[in-house]
Amino acid sequence: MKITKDLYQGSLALLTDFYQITMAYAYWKSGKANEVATFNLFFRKNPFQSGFTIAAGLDYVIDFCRNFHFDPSDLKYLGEMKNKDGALTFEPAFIHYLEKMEFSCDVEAVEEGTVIFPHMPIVKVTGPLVQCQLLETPLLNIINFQTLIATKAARICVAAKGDPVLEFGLRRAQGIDGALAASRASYIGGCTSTSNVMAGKLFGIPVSGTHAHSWIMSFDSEIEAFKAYAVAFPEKCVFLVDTYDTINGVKNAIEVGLWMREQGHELFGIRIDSGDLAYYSTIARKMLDEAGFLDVKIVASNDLDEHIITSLKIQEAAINVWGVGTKLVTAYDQPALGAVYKLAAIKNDYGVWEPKVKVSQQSIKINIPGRQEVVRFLKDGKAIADMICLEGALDDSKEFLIIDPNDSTKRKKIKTTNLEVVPLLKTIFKAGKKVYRRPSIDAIRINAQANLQQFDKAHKRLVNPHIYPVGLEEKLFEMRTSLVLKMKNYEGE
Ligand SMILES: Nc1ncnc2c1ncn2[C@@H]1O[C@H](COP(=O)(O)OP(=O)(O)OP(=O)(O)O)[C@@H](O)[C@H]1O
Ligand SMILES: O=P(O)(O)OC[C@H]1O[C@H](OP(=O)(O)OP(=O)(O)O)[C@H](O)[C@@H]1O
Ligand SMILES: O=C(O)c1cccnc1
Repeated sequence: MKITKDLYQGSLALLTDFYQITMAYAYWKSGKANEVATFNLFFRKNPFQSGFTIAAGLDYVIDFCRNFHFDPSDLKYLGEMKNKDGALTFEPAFIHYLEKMEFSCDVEAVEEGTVIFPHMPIVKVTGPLVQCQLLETPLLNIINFQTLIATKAARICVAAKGDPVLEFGLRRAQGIDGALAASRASYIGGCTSTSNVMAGKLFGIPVSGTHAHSWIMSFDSEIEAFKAYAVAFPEKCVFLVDTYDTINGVKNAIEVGLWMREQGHELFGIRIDSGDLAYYSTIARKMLDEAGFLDVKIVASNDLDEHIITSLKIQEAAINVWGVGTKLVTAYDQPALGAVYKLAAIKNDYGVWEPKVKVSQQSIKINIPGRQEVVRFLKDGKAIADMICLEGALDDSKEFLIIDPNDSTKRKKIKTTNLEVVPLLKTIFKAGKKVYRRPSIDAIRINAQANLQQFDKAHKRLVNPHIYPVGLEEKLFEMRTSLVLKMKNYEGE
C-alpha cells in the first residue's frame, strides 16, 4: 500500500523541520555525516491517563523510508535558499550529496497493534548520522498521531465492552491526512468500520453508515423518508429517529419496519443522535421489542467518548452500536502523544558503541542510553512485566532485576524459567532493504486485540489504572546512572 505515494506526488523528504536539514549540512561539513548512530523513538507517558498504549503508524514509516529521497524540485528549493546576506545557505556540493543519498539504515520497530509503554524504544534507527537525523521529524509525526488515535479507539472499545464502534470522524478531523490516518488507527485500535470512504478504499477498512437528518427533512413526512430509504437499502437499513420527535420517530420506524417485513425484509436498526441517550434508548428498546423487533439494533451517536459510553453502560442504556466521531479522531482530551526521538549511541573510531545521554533537571526527561532491546515476560499467556535491556543481555542470564527508570526503589526480580520471553522489536529494514513482511490491516487489528487480552483488566480500566511494570535491566540502569553523573560533573554541576 503506497499511501504516501497516492497522497503526495514525489518525495516527502522536505516534510521535516528546517533544523534537521541545517544539522544535516553541519554534520556533512564537519565530516560527521557518515558516523554510525542509533536513535530511539519512545514516549514518556501513556496518553489519556491510560494504563496502556497501542502502537500504530509503522506501515506509513515503512513507506516513508522506502520512498526517502530528494526530488529534483526539492534539491532546487534547497539549492536556491539564501541567507540574509544573499549567500547560498547550502553549498552546491551538499545539495549533490543529498541528491545521491540513498536510505541505508537498519530499522527495528514494535509491530503495529502491540501494547506498548513509556520509555521503551518503539522504533530504533541505526545508520549514518545524517540519515538518522533527517528521519526524526517525519517518524515522530507519523507514530505520534496514529499511536494516539489507536489508543483512544482501544479505550472507547474497552468502554463499549464488545459492542461495535463505528468511526464517524471525517467531518471533524484535523484535515484530510489527519482524517485518513485517524480512520486507519481507529480500525487498528478496535473500531468496526469507518464512515470515511477514501480510508475504506486506501486501507481496506470496512465502511458503513446510516443517513443524516437532511434525508428526512427533504421529504414531507418522516414515514415517507423511511420508506424511500428502505426501498433503496432493504438490507442493513438504519433509520435516524430524532429529527423531529424521538418517540414518534421510533413509532414511525416500527410502522415502516412492519411494512418492510411484509415485503420480506427486516429493519436492521435505528439511530438516536440527541437528547438523553439512556432514556430514549430504553424507551425505544421497549417499543421495538413489544412490536416484535427484538433484533433491531439501537445505534447511538452525539459527542460520545469512552467516559460517556461508560456512563451510558452504567445507566443500562439499551444501545448496541456506538457511532463515535469528533472525540475519537481529535484524540479528545489529549491532542498529542509526545513521543520523542533521541540519540542513544554512536560508534566510535574503534567500532565500539558509545552510549549517549541527555541530562535533564526532570528525571523523566533523561533518555535511556545505549543499544537496547525490549522483552515482554508472559506467564501462562499473561504479561507480567517488560524489560528494557542492553543488546545481548538475554544471552547472558536467566535471572534479571528490573528497576523503574524513574524510581529506583521500585524493583522486580524476574526468573525466566517457566516464562515466555517475547522480544518486541522486529527487524524492519536491514541496510536500507526492507526485510519485514507487512501484515494486513486486519491482522494488525487482531494483533491489537490479542495483545490486549494478555493484560490484566486492572491495567485496562479507564480511570486510575494499575501501572504495568516496565523496568530497566540492572546493568542498563547502572550504566545510565553513572553516565548521567559523569555528564553532570563534566558540565560542572
Ligand atoms: N444519559 C446520558 N448520560 C450521559 N451523557 C449523555 C446521556 N445522554 C446524552 N449524553 C451526552 O450528553 C452530551 C450532550 O447531550 P445533549 O442532550 O446536550 O445533546 P443535544 O443537545 O440533545 O444534542 P444536539 O445538540 O446534537 O441536538 C453528549 O455528549 C451526549 O453524548
Ligand atoms: O458527535 P460525533 O462523535 O462527532 O459523531 C458524528 C456526528 O456527526 C453527525 O452530526 P452532524 O454533523 O449532523 O452535527 P450535529 O449532530 O452536531 O448537529 C452525527 O449525527 C453525529 O452526531
Ligand atoms: O453514517 C452515519 O450515521 C454518520 C456518518 C458520519 C457522521 N455522522 C453519522
